Amino acid sequence: MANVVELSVPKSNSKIRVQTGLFINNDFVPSVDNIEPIRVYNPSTEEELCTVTAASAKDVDIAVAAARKAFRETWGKNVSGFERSRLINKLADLMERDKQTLAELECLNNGKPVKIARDFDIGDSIGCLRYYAGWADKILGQSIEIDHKTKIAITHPEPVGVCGQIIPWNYPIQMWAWKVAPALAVGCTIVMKPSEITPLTALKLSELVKEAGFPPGVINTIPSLGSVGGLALAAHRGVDKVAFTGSTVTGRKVMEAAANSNLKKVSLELGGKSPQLVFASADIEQAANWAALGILYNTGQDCTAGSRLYVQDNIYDKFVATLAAKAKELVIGDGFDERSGGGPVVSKTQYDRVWSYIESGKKQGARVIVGGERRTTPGYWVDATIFTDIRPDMKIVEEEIFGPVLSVGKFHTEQEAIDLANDTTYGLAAGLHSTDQAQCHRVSSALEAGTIWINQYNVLYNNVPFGGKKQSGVGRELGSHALDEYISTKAVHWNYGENIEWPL
Ligand SMILES: NC(=O)C1=CN([C@@H]2O[C@H](COP(=O)(O)OP(=O)(O)OC[C@H]3O[C@@H](n4cnc5c(N)ncnc54)[C@H](O)[C@@H]3O)[C@@H](O)[C@H]2O)C=CC1
Ligand code: BAL
Repeated sequence: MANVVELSVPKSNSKIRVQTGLFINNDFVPSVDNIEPIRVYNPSTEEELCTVTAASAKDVDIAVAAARKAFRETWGKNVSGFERSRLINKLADLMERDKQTLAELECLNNGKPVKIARDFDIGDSIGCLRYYAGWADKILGQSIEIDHKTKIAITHPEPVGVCGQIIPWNYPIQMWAWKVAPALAVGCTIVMKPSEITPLTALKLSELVKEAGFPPGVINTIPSLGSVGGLALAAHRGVDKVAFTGSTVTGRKVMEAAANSNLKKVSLELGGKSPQLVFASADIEQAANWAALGILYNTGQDCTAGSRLYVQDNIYDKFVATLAAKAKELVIGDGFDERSGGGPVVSKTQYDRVWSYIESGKKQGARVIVGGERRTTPGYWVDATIFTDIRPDMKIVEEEIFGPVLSVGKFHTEQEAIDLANDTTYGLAAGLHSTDQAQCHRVSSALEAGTIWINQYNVLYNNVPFGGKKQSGVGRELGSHALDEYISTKAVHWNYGENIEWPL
């Protein structure tokens, strides 16, 4: 019997019960190896919340075997699209029922405010499950005419098989939904490795998976260190596909492990250093709102964070003053306080990392116009920080920070803006603010990124594909495109009338 913890919810008398074992074959089980459990912290207080069982490489083998058995016997081609749809919808209903608890748990473990987790992350995740539930009975093959009298070819979009899914800590529930929903819709089975920093909501969701009625082994959850369980999944010969969200450095390792093992199918959603361009014709108030949202949402811990902002020189002073005032308005604070619009960064490691960038920005000569000062209270707090007077060679301009830290520069011509925006190894997202329609078309076409936002930023929809160019990723999530990542198309060539002479 694996362990259970009861976590107190601040500012209420309630407790959240979480099973902390590995979820394999619809049961919470201990590890077969006696490896050190994972310590889980509350980033708002720095206090340890609990420990959870850490999967070893042998546990990964067991979870993969469970997923394989389910794929062969109860899921995969053994279950209709209607039934997959029904179960995914049921899971969405259970998430809807439990969204307050899930949001409180996400807040405890990740730090993000309860209201943001509930109304955005979880609301969107429920929508994601329902969107793919809608697809489950509409995954169609083709019949391809070869010769009307003798031959036809038929394509079958088959589920690729057992999927290893490795997710990060910045959106623990939402990244879970983005991965799980399309995989289930097409009939794949799953071994999910949540981040070792934020495993609690994936474990809680596993309880809902069982309650929804998914057969054992369809979704297995194995908290583990990346270098142990993550690597073991990426390198596993029994895994047919690995889907990863996280840093570009780790994504490269995942691809290498896939290539060096069984050449499994790989999709990678990686980092970014996304630009936002503000042209002279932009609505300054609105552009400043979106720019602030772009860098401050989720305390900047967002792969699409608009962390480089370039403003046309003739509106620069006015725009920067407006943006600075707006950045100061956001309350970064206790996630159980309804006034908070952002929480702490997720861990001590991230705290040190973000502050090292802020210090490097100061040292390299950029000017801090907002924030840049540490708090003295416990918790991994980083307030909105805006740098101006930047140069392209500064670390804060070149590297992904993953915190609420914005670098602001200026441009004179449209081409200069495009060149600055594209001057990065990343290509995840970019934003532009302009009321000149021809300019919107020209610039969005020239920007090298998988997602372009015009007069908005950081809004995603479950029916619109999402993914990166350049070193920001491979493959697409969301929309119908995500289904392709979990499908292996089989072509059946059928001869019902052509005879051949032999030898040729
Ligand atoms: N694109 C995104 O959404 C994310 C980007 N990042 C970036 O990465 C930086 C570092 O954060 P980390 O937590 O270290 O990211 P990471 O990329 O190492 O972690 C993401 C996931 O990968 C797993 N992992 C780690 N090493 C692995 C390996 N060798 N094989 C397979 N899986 C492995 C982790 O356990 C976690 O589940 C952040 O500061 C940020 O810049 C981090 C999280 C999400
Ligand atoms: N906001 C898109 C998902 C991510 O940051 O990983």
